[in-house]
Amino acid sequence: MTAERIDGKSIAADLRDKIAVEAKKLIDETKIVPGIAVVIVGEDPASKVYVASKGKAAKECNFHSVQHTLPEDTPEADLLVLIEKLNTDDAIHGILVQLPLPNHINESKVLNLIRPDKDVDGFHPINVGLLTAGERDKALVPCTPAGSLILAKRVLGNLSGKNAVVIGRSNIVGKPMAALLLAESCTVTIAHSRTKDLPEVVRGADIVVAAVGRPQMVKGDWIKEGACVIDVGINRIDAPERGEGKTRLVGDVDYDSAVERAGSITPVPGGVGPMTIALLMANTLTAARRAAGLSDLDFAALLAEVEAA
Ligand SMILES: Nc1nc(=O)c2c([nH]1)NC[C@@H]1CN(c3ccc(C(=O)N[C@@H](CCC(=O)O)C(=O)O)cc3)C=[N+]21
Repeated sequence: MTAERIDGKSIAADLRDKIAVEAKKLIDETKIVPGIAVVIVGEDPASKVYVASKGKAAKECNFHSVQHTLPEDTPEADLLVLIEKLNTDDAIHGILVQLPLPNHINESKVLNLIRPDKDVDGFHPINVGLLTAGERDKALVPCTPAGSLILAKRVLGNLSGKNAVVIGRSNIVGKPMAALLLAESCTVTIAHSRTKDLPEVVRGADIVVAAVGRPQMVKGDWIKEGACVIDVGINRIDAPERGEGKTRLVGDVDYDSAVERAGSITPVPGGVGPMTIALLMANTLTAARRAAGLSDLDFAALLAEVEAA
C-alpha cells in the first residue's frame, strides 16, 4: 500500500483563510482586533524562523501582532514583568513565550504567570487541567496536538475505538495529544524511551503520533498496514547529497519506508508544522472571541466548508 500524503501545508492555508474571514467579521462587528504577543528570549536562529512565520500568519489573519525580542541574558524578573504587562494589556488576547528559554530562567514560573485565558500555547496548569478533565471546550488546547488531531480526523473521520500510540511524553505534545485522542474515545498508549519493544507496540496502532525528536526513528516495518501516521518531529540533518554543508528537515518517521505501509502519512516539512501555526491563530481568535463574550467557533467545521466548496 502506498499512503495518502496528508497535505498539512494546504490545509493550514485553508484554515488561515477561514480565520482571516472570521477575524474580519469580529473586527467589523465588535471593533475588537485579535492581538497576539510573541516573546522570544535569546538569538537561537531556528527560533527566529518560527517567530517570523508566526508574525506572517498573524498579519494574514488580520490580527494585531507584536514581538518582544529580549537578549539571552535577560533576568527572569524582567521577563515576568513583561508578562504581567501583557496580561493586563487589553489589545493582547494571546501570549506566546517561545520555548526553550535560557537555562537561568525557570520555565514553569514563566508559563504559570501567563493568564490562562491568554495562554494560546495551552501550557498553563489551568488549561492542562481542563483538557485532561474532559473540559476541552473551556480550555485553550496546545497547538501541535490540536493541529495533529484535525489532520487525523480529516483522514479517518470518527476515531472512536481506534488504537492510538503516541510516541513521546512531553508536556507540549505527547501528553496533550494523548488527552485529545482519549477524548475522541481512542484506546491510547503513550510510549517513551523506556517502553519495551517499541516496534511491536507501534505495530498495534491504527494511529501513530511520533513526537520524540529523533530523526527518522520510526521505521516502515513498525507500521501496521493502512495506519494513519502523524509525524510531529522537525529535525534538521546533514544533507551532503545536496552539496557541502547543506541540511534538510526530516521527521521522527522514516518517511520513505513508512509511506509503503501506512494508509496516510504527514510529510515533513509541510505536515504538522504549518498546522501548529494555524492553530496558534485559531487559539488567538478563540481568546479574543471569549474576551468579547462570544461563543467558540468550530474550526474543523469551517475547514469542512472549504472541502465542500
Ligand atoms: N511556546 C512555544 N510554542 C511553540 O509552538 C513552539 C515553541 N515554543 N518553540 C519552538 C517550537 C517549534 N515550532 C514550530 C512550528 C511550526 C514549524 C513549521 O511550520 N515548520 C515548517 C518548516 C519550516 C522550515 O522550513 O524551517 C514545516 O514543518 O513545514 C516548525 C516549528 C513551534 N514551537
